[in-house]
Amino acid sequence: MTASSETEPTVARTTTAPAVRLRDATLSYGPRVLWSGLDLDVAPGEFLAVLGPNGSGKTSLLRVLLGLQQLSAGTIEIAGAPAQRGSNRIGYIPQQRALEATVTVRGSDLVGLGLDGHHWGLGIRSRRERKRRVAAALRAVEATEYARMPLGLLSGGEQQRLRVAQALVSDPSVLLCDEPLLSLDISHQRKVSRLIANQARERDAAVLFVTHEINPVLPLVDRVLYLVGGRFRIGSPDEVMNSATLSELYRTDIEVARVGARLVVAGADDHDHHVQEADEA
Ligand SMILES: Nc1ncnc2c1ncn2[C@@H]1O[C@H](COP(=O)(O)OP(=O)(O)OP(=O)(O)O)[C@@H](O)[C@H]1O
Repeated sequence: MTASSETEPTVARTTTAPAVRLRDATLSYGPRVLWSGLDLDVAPGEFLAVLGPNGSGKTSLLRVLLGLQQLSAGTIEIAGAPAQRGSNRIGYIPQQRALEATVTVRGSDLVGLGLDGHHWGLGIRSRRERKRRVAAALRAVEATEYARMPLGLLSGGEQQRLRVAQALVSDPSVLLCDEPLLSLDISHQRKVSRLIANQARERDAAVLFVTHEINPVLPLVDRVLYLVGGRFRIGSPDEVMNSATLSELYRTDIEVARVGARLVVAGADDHDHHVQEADEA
């Protein structure tokens, strides 16, 4: 499988150095090439949606950015430096996993872990600042009320809001989100989407947002990276989310229509999930 030869190195939105830069990047597992020849710059303040069917390598891309997975070829830089594990510049909302009911860690402690690795010092002022930041992050996701409860007793959506708070508490300059809206009700989908977008718009973070459902975030998206079967396209939502481009990527007929502010995509079995909850934007 090969990457699309039509994909150009992408141009950063501003003249600032990119927050994330991949050059001629390839990721393979044994003989299986997930993607290759990937050139991507994500600028500070940019919101990039990463789309594609199951197994196309979206989560693997985030793992490369987190320094958890080595590229098979090519280079990667985060703010001009190689990707490395445990970077406190990066906030990460992992794909949701249900926690055992026996997990006794409290929500506020989970959010506080997002500050580990930051040099606060040991004094009382540092402890106060840490507490203040955790409290603010908990308020932002409306989790204050249940922050002292054991995680295992919380609902999936409540746990997810705490993961979002943990990713945001350190004010990251790169925010990696792996299907962060899963299991959130519509009202919290909107609030969490807005918090993530604010981290880009107001704090100049580069956001990479993996999702199967673009409609809830469509108004927030600057560009789309669409991965299918080793091929990919990068561009504005209009450039990528159209019948010609998706038909070429999927190598079968795909129809994309705009219905009001929503995108409706039809034609590939594995594709229909992109339009679920289409009225939630
Ligand atoms: N360490 C590994 N060794 C071998 N294969 C792997 C490894 N990690 C992931 N894979 C495979 O690579 C493929 C891409 O996985 P990845 O989780 O990146 O896909 P995805 O696009 O995020 O999928 P989904 O939409 O289902 O979450 C999968 O088929 C997966 O089984």
